[in-house]
Amino acid sequence: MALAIPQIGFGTGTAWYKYGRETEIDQRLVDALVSALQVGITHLDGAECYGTALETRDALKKAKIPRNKLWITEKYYAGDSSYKTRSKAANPLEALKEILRLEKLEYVDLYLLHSPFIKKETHGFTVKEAWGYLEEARSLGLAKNIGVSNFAVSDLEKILEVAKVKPEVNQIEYNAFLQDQTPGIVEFSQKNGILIEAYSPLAPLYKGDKSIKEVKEFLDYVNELGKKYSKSDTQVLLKWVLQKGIIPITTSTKTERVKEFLKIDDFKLEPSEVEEITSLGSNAPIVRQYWIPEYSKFD
Ligand SMILES: NC(=O)C1=CN([C@@H]2O[C@H](COP(=O)(O)OP(=O)(O)OC[C@H]3O[C@@H](n4cnc5c(N)ncnc54)[C@H](OP(=O)(O)O)[C@@H]3O)[C@@H](O)[C@H]2O)C=CC1
Ligand SMILES: O=C1Nc2ccccc2C1=O
Repeated sequence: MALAIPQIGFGTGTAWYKYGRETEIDQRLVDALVSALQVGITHLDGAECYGTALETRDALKKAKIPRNKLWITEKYYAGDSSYKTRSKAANPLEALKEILRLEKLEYVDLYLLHSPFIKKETHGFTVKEAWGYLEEARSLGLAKNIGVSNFAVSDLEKILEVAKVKPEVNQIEYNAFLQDQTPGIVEFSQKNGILIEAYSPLAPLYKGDKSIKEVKEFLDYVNELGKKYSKSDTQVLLKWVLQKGIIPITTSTKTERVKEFLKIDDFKLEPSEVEEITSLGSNAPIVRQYWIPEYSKFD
């Protein structure tokens, strides 16, 4: 059955990231979340390592949206390829219990392993065993759905070997200037019925170097489509992601921009336009902002 994930996720990472300062409440984030929820956002993307659980708790309390109208994603902080930093919790199930306690929630809609960098020597369990903890969280009703993030094909293959419940989602860095975080990951995930979520979907707008001919050609084309449909560049790029069968996870400090995110149901790009964005985007230099030590070897 297809997942009923609301089509635009609002992230509490990146601009809002405050790991290490969890006890100080960032009122700007609480206000931004409340405004986003009030203008129609129903999908929040959080993670243990963002340190933003208390802001999420306060915003949910203030916005008073019925729980069954919301989609809340959280992630277990597995760490990076240095294996030097990770969740303080004993395992992903315990980490989720703590997130739920902090956010005053009974369950999350989606719980992800934030990365595949998990090994027995450092974590006390393998990545396959980590998946077992997510399956347990699901059977306890603490996570309605389970998935992964930043997983490459070989990481997914390990999970698929042992999974009683398959990952529903692989959340990866994805935009027109980075169409495969790791080789073949989008096609492999989609072929295996694993929904891709795209974080940093708008990177071409704020990271594209306009002095480069291919970037300018790309941005000019996006802008031309925007004029055709009376939409902003942001709306055109989010629509392109959605028409690729991918769920965009974005964020903003500005309510006006959040309203824009939500007004993309009233137009549709032609298949040839989707193709042209794909093609012009792949001519531009790769823009990769996250997991660089791990994955920049593919650029
Ligand atoms: N699983 C993972 O490893 C990762 C997950 N994530 C998740 O994804 C979420 C979104 O990631 P993020 O990279 O921020 O997503 P986006 O690429 O959508 O970037 C959002 C940012 O872009 C700015 N922006 C939007 N439109 C424009 C524009 N036209 N010109 C200039 N700037 C613009 C916004 O700024 P403004 O505030 O001014 O509107 C906002 O800060 C995170 O919060 C997190 O939840 C992110 C990274 C890694
Ligand atoms: O939002 C995020 N910001 C990050 C920075 C480094 C690694 C992961 C992330 C996120 O998930």
